[in-house]
Amino acid sequence: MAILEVNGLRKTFGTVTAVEEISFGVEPGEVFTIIGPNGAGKTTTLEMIEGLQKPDAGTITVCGLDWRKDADRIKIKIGVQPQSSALFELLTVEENLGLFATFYPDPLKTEDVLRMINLTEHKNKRVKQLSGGQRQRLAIGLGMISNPEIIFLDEPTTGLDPQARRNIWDIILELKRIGKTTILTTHYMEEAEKLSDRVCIVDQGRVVTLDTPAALIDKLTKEREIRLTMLDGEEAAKETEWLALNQPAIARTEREGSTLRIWSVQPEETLYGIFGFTRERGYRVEQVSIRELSLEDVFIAFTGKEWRD
Ligand SMILES: Nc1ncnc2c1ncn2[C@@H]1O[C@H](COP(=O)(O)OP(=O)(O)OP(=O)(O)O)[C@@H](O)[C@H]1O
Repeated sequence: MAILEVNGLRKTFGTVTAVEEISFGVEPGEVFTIIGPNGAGKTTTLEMIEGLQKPDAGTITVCGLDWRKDADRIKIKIGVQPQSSALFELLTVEENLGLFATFYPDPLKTEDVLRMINLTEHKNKRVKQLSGGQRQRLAIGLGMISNPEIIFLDEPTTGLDPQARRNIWDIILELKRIGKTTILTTHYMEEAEKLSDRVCIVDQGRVVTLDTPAALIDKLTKEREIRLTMLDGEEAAKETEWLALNQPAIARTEREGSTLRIWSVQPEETLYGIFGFTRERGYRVEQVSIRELSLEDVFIAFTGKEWRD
């Protein structure tokens, strides 16, 4: 059974329709990522699920509960990473966690959260002495101190350097390992692809597609681009192109000098065929690569927009 179910959500602000029609279900233990262009309606959707905005239409069920009847019970089932501006600058890391813990009936132990967010050795530092990545880890810790079943992380890695981002990924993986459900938004594609069980692409207030990263890429096309550079020059590339064009799995080819690009729906088979041919002819291949498609290609195909990195 879904731990979170959203059906027909809609929200307008005056003449602006922020969310037109959004529906999805999230399974327990999933990392579920919502991505979309600027203004797609992600924040509004999250805020409605978190109980911060009231939908104009639609239903939200969190752990089988409805905001309109069970608000107090939902509040202890969900954890929201606060903006880092909500941290108490003059309190230490441990004191911030301890303070937030007093808001909830059955919080996690502060030392367990410190370990999960990898701040045990900095627990006595005041917030104002922390680096950007450490502050962000503390904010996530505050979101999980209530021991929620679902945790919402809204762009937790924005503005962080690659190492600090990876530290946050470790926390998300740890949350998954202990069975928590994470709802994530990010503007780093690589992050969405690496961490998510499923990705929901939202555009203009609607879900445009929703699946595992691998299935989204497969849905797009099974074609992969093979790039070959021949050491024996243009003639060798021309002959190889001619061979490729006669194979069934090839969609198209392009050649520039001694570099050949081949789009195949069976890239491995195509490579066997090509290498058989080049070996027979004694042609030497200088470089070969297969370009894997990424979530970024999916994003562009579904939204028609460039990623905003
Ligand atoms: N309180 C508000 N009053 C008026 N318009 C709003 C309000 N909140 C959001 N909007 C508008 O609704 C649309 C969706 O905004 P939302 O912030 O949900 O998108 P988003 O996908 O989170 O965008 P971003 O990636 O830029 O954060 C935008 O056009 C935005 O300007």
